[in-house]
Amino acid sequence: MPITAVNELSLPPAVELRDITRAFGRKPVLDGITMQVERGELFGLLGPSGSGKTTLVKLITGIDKADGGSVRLLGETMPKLKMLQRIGYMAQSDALYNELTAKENLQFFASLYELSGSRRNERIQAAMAVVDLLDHLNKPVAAYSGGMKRRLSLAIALLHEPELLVLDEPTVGIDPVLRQSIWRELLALREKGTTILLTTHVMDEAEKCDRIALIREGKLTAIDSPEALKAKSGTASIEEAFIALGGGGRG
Ligand SMILES: Nc1ncnc2c1ncn2[C@@H]1O[C@H](COP(=O)(O)OP(=O)(O)OP(=O)(O)O)[C@@H](O)[C@H]1O
Repeated sequence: MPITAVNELSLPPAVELRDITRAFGRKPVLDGITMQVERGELFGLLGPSGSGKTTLVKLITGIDKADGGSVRLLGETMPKLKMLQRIGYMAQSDALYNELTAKENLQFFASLYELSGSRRNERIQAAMAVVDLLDHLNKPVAAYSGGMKRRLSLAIALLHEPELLVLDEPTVGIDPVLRQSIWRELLALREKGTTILLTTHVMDEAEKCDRIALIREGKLTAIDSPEALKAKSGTASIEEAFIALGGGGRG
């Protein structure tokens, strides 16, 4: 397991959340979230629609600010602009320039990440190969389908080979064949030491994670490896474990 090897180097954890709270108006959306993601982990955040996953991911990446508590990434207190270069973030709604081509979008993000010259071109080719969009590099994004936009957003998150990838529902709207190949790539990145935090509704994706946090109504109900969660709840599947451990209905 990569966690042990990396812990030996005693690097600070990839993600440290302490008592995070967030409310919109009077409605508490996150309520006392404390958790840690170790370096090199593939970590899944699993919860029903509206449970607070996207809100938490936005706080982690510094897009939004918590009302209370602290977020530290790779040892740095967030939000911090310079962390942009060390994190790859794929939001649930695509942040793309529709009037530009995919290549121009990638070039724009490459400049934010301070990638230039031959390395920039190499990375654009490599990231677009992962999401199988090389043939569509010079197409305007306006002509992309919804699934293609998701794939381009993932390519942008991978572009600068970040230490930490934060992916909000990365495979929604992506066909099963490509989903499998994206998962192969995520597992390969994990093997290389990249830390990956993703949100998902898909139970078989949750099974592939080293650890999963179950979230319901803004609270963590359980956090452990898929095997341990099943053992703890005496269930045969993550879906059943999720329900048994207070996760409610559909994940
Ligand atoms: N900017 C906002 N203003 C008001 N309410 C918000 C805002 N952002 C999120 N919420 C509310 O916070 C709750 C959690 O939303 P969030 O998007 O974090 O859930 P989620 O678990 O990511 O759901 P899904 O899986 O459907 O994306 C929801 O009730 C949502 O309506």
